[in-house]
Amino acid sequence: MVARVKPFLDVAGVSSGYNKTPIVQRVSIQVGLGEIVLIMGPNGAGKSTLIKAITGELPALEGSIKIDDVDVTHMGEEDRVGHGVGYVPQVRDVFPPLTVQENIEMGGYAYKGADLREREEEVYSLFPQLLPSRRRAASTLSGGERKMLGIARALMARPRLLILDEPTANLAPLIAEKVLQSIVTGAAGSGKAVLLIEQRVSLGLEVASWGYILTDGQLRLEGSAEELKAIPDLGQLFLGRGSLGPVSSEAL
Ligand SMILES: Nc1ncnc2c1ncn2[C@@H]1O[C@H](COP(=O)(O)OP(=O)(O)OP(=O)(O)O)[C@@H](O)[C@H]1O
Repeated sequence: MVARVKPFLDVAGVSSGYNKTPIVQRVSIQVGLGEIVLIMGPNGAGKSTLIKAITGELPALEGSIKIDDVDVTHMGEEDRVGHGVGYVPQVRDVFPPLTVQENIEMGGYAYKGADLREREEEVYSLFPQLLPSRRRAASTLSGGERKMLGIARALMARPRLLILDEPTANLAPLIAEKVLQSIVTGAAGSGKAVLLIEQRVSLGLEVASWGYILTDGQLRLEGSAEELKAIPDLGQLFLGRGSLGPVSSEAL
């Protein structure tokens, strides 16, 4: 059994949705510093909705969200950023007409001078493939480069919690692996808490230590990556083709 570390992000019994209609219902998840935690589930399960409740884009209709023991449930998005939340959305993660360098500077808009230069050096050393392209418009990058730029932008603020919504969507398998690896070295390796939605379950479970499965807005199963990998029909459950039934972590 994998030991969990003290939660840095603590989501307790949160319901959230659109126009006061709950899509996500009473979901509890935790992410500790240095952990990569995966959220899986079929299309429409509520994964993005849950993430939006954590970033503050959507209100929590019930339950609580704590970051580093601070209750942020009723804080706006900007204030949550101030508490260490970094977010890489699935789309609109970069400004396409701006150059790579301008995108990175925008991620560090709150910093100046030597501090800004130091942060830039840090993200370029993490994504050296962006350096030769720094004067090119983000719109001209490949899918993998663009996603790395999106992550680099978010890292400029040195978030302690990095939330990524399907960072490998539409990427070729080898590029997807590279993007996930950069998340491992750049984020979790430096002690951040990482919350990752990932469609490629087997790849995701290679980098994550813990996973949660959401179906129909509810948390159906959680366990260590090793435990989840050992479930023979996890792919079927994940794709929503199998009948899930009443599964709990005791079933693992
Ligand atoms: N802006 C919106 N207004 C109303 N309903 C929405 C909105 N966005 C999403 N939904 C609905 O909420 C439910 C959950 O959607 P969500 O995007 O959270 O699922 P998901 O698990 O992230 O799916 P996917 O893997 O396809 O991205 C879906 O039924 C979806 O149609």
